[in-house]
Amino acid sequence: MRRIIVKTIEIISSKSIAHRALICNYLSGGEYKVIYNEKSQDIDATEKCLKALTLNKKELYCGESGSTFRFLLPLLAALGREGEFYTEGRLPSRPLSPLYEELLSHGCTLSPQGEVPFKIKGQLEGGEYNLKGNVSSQYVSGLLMALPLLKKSSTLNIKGPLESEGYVNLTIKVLENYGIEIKREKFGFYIEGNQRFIAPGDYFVEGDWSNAAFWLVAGAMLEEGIYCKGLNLNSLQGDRKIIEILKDFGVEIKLMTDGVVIKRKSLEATTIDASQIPDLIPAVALLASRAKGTTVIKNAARLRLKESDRLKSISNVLGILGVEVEELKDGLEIAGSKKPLKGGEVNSHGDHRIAMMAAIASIESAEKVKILNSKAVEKSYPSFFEKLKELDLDKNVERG
Ligand SMILES: O=C(O)C1=C[C@@H](OP(=O)(O)O)[C@@H](O)[C@H](O)C1
Ligand SMILES: C=C(OP(=O)(O)O)C(=O)O
Repeated sequence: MRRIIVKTIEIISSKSIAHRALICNYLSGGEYKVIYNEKSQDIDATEKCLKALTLNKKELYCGESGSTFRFLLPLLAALGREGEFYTEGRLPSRPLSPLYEELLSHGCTLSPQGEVPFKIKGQLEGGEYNLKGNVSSQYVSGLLMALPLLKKSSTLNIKGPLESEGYVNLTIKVLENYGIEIKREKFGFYIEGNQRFIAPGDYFVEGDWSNAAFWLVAGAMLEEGIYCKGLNLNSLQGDRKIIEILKDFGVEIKLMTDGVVIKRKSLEATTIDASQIPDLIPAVALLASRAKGTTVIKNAARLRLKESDRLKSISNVLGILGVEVEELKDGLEIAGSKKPLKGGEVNSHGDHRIAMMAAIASIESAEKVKILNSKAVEKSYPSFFEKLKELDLDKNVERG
């Protein structure tokens, strides 16, 4: 009998945790290191901005990293430092309100929204902050990292349900690792002023569940399966939810101590609420296209505010590959099929997660998938295509 060997992949470190740990480490004096196993463009942006701050420079280059920009903006304000943020691609047009208004009303002067460079000056003051819970959790995370530095204590009131809450939990956890206490209240959060960041030593960043999702979906298409190693099964990363989603589709999953093994099974359509897991949707939409029945992805309006309008770009790319997708105002309807996908020429729309979705789709396509602007993957996963090759899954992909 032929022995089937499971393909193994070592998952890269979490981008979300790395951003937070780098910022906390900087605030603790930078004596220790943050240790991660791959430097993406976004992590590089945060590192370079923090380096610029230590050198007393005010020009901060964020590239297209929303996290870098939205975390460092309130931080500069809390430190009372003047800054000029340089943002690229879609980032200048991604929203900043209501964080913008909160910074203005608490002591800062800011450039008009969308302007590059985006200038900030003034000293942020403690007090009462209000944010809507459904625009970006990055505003909440940014303020939670900045407000403990202020003299006066603050409250952060969240209006309406908090979406992407897993990311805020992650922020609170990393802050706790660096000696900062955030109190959860019914209304939101209470943040004591005058707190000090204390590094726990060198900080090891665990594996990235958001990026792992692409390999997990690949595994669900392969008879021999994939072993994704380097994942914390008890992680606070909200995108660990991919495991539950795969199970809902009927995928066979084996939990290991340091990751999961995943194998092909016949898939059934399901309904997915995207409000807490926006970054999983490109991978999940592809999986849905392989399932029997129609999958509905709901509460996904925020996907329009990422590196691309992800509801449009997913529909466009999967549509070219022969999937019946309906783009809704705040979601997607995806009619699954067992038939192989068509090949064809698709565009990443400058979006790393769309490029990765298209590359994984090629595993199930009859003809080659040519991906234009495939280097978009460098935003979060520079070694993605090398890994695809190592796994021998690159036969049907052409990069453009
Ligand atoms: O805090 C973070 O690390 C992130 C929060 C999420 O953004 P939103 O809260 O804006 O959905 C997510 O999409 C982004 O990729 C990373
Ligand atoms: C949206 C993303 O990141 P950011 O908001 O940090 O640019 C992402 O990684 O998909």
